[in-house]
Amino acid sequence: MAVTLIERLAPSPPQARPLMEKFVIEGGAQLSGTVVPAGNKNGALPILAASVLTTDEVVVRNVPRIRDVEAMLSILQGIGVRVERRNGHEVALQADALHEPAQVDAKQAEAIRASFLLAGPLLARNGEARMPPPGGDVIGRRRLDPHLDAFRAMGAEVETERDVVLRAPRGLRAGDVFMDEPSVMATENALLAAVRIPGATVIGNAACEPHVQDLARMLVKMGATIHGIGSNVLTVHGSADLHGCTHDIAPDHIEIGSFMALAGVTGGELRIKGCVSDDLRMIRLVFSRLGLHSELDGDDVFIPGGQTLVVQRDVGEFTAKVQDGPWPAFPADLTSIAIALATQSAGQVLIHEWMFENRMIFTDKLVNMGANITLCDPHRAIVYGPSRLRAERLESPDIRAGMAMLIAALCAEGRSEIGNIRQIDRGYERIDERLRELGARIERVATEPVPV
Ligand SMILES: CC(=O)N[C@H]1[C@@H](OP(=O)(O)OP(=O)(O)OC[C@H]2O[C@@H](n3ccc(=O)[nH]c3=O)[C@H](O)[C@@H]2O)O[C@H](CO)[C@@H](O)[C@@H]1O
Ligand SMILES: C=C(OP(=O)(O)O)C(=O)O
Repeated sequence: MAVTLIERLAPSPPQARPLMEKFVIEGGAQLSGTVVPAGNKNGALPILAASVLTTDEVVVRNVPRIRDVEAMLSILQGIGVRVERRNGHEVALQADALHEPAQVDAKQAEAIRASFLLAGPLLARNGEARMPPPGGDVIGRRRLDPHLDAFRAMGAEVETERDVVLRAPRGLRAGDVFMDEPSVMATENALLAAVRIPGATVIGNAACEPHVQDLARMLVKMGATIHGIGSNVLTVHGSADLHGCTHDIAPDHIEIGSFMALAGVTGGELRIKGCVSDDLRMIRLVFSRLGLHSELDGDDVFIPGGQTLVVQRDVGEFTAKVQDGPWPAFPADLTSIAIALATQSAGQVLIHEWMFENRMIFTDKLVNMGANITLCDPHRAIVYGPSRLRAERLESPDIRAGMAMLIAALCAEGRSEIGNIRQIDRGYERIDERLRELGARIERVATEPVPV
C-alpha cells in the first residue's frame, strides 16, 4: 500500500523512472496563456509534518506533486503515519499508530531539509525525538541552532552528536522563546511543539513568511489558539488534545514569481490564476524595478505581453538594488530568478543575497550563456542587461538556480540542455508539461537506462 501511494504521488513513479533526466530546451518561444500555481512547497512540508500532532485524520488539499513532498510522505510512513492519496492533490494522513520511539530514517532525512520539521511534533507527542542530519539545498551553511534554542526554552534536553537527540521525559512546558534570527523552519518547529503544550508560549523574533502563516492557520483549525499570525511575535495557547482538520495549502508565491519572470523574459502574455495578492506585493514591486509590469485582476496576476524591460534607477540616478530578507522583504528563494530576469532588462542592478553563501555561484553558467554579470563576492552580483543569451549545457546545482537556468534557456538562442533536473523537480510540479502548455519547446529526456 505504501508503495502504491508513492507511485501515485510522484510526477511519475521513482521505481519506473530513469535515474537521471535532463531537459532539452529550444529557446525563443513566447510563454503565453493561463497557468494555475501549485500549492506552496515550503507550506506543504510543515503542514504534512503537523499530522503527527493528533491521532485523528488530517486531510491536506492542494498538495503539490513534487519530489520534496514525496520524500516527506515516505518519512511519515516510515514512522507509522498512514498516508492515503485521495486524488491528484489531496492527501489524508493519520498518526494513530505512530511508532514509539519514532525513528526517522537517516537516508530519507538526508533527502530534504524539511525532514527536521518532524523534531517539534515528535518531541511534543512522544517526549523524545532522535533526528538524523537533514539534507536540502547546498546553498550555504544552514544552522539548526534556533530550532534547538526553541526546544530548550520549552524544557527539552538537547544532545548533538551526529543525530540531534531531544528529550522531555516529563513533557514540554510553555516557554518564552526568542529566535536569534527569524528562521523559517525554526519558527515552524517551535510552533509545532508549542501547540501541544497547555499554557502560553511566546515566540519572539519569529519568521512570518506566507508558509509560516499557513501552518499557523492549520494549527488553529486543529485546536490551538495562536495570536500574532503574520507578525514576528506569536503567542501560542496549546492543548494536548489537538484534533484532525482539513486544510488547503496556499498557492506558492515563489512559483508564481518564477512564472512571472518566465513571461517577462520571453515577452509572453500570461495569466496566473488564483493567487494571494498580499503575498505578491514585494515580488511585484521588485520585479517592476527590474522593468516587469504586472497587474492584479481579482485573484489573478496578469503579465501583459511584449514588454520592453528597463531597470528603474533609484532617485538621483543611482544604481538599482535588490536585496532579500525575512518576510515581508523580497524572498531569498527568488534572488536567482531575479538575476535571470535582470539579464533581459536594460540597465544595471545590484542583487544582494545575504542569507546563503553559495546561492549566487551558479551565475557563472549564465555568464557562459552570454549574460553580463559581475559576481562581486559570494553575496553580491551586478547584472548589466539586456544580453542576448546563447544555448548551453548546464547542470542544476539547486532548485532555484535550476529554475533560473531554465528561464535563461527559454529565452536563449538555440538548444540548451539542463542536467540534474531532480533539483528542479524537488519544488516545481510537472514543470516541463506545464511550460509546454504555455508554448515552451522543452522535453524531458532520460540520460541513463531505466532500472528494473
Ligand atoms: C523548507 C523551507 O521552508 N525552506 C526555506 C527556509 O529554510 P530555513 O528555514 O532552513 O532557512 P532559515 O530561515 O533558517 O534561514 C536561512 C539562512 O539564513 C540565515 N538567516 C536567516 C534569517 C536571518 O534573519 N538571518 C540569517 O542569518 C540563517 O542563518 C540560515 O542559515 O527558509 C529559507 C529562507 O527564507 C528559504 O530559503 C528556504 O527555501
Ligand atoms: C532552499 C530551498 O529549499 P530547502 O530549504 O528545502 O532546501 C528552496 O525552496 O529554495
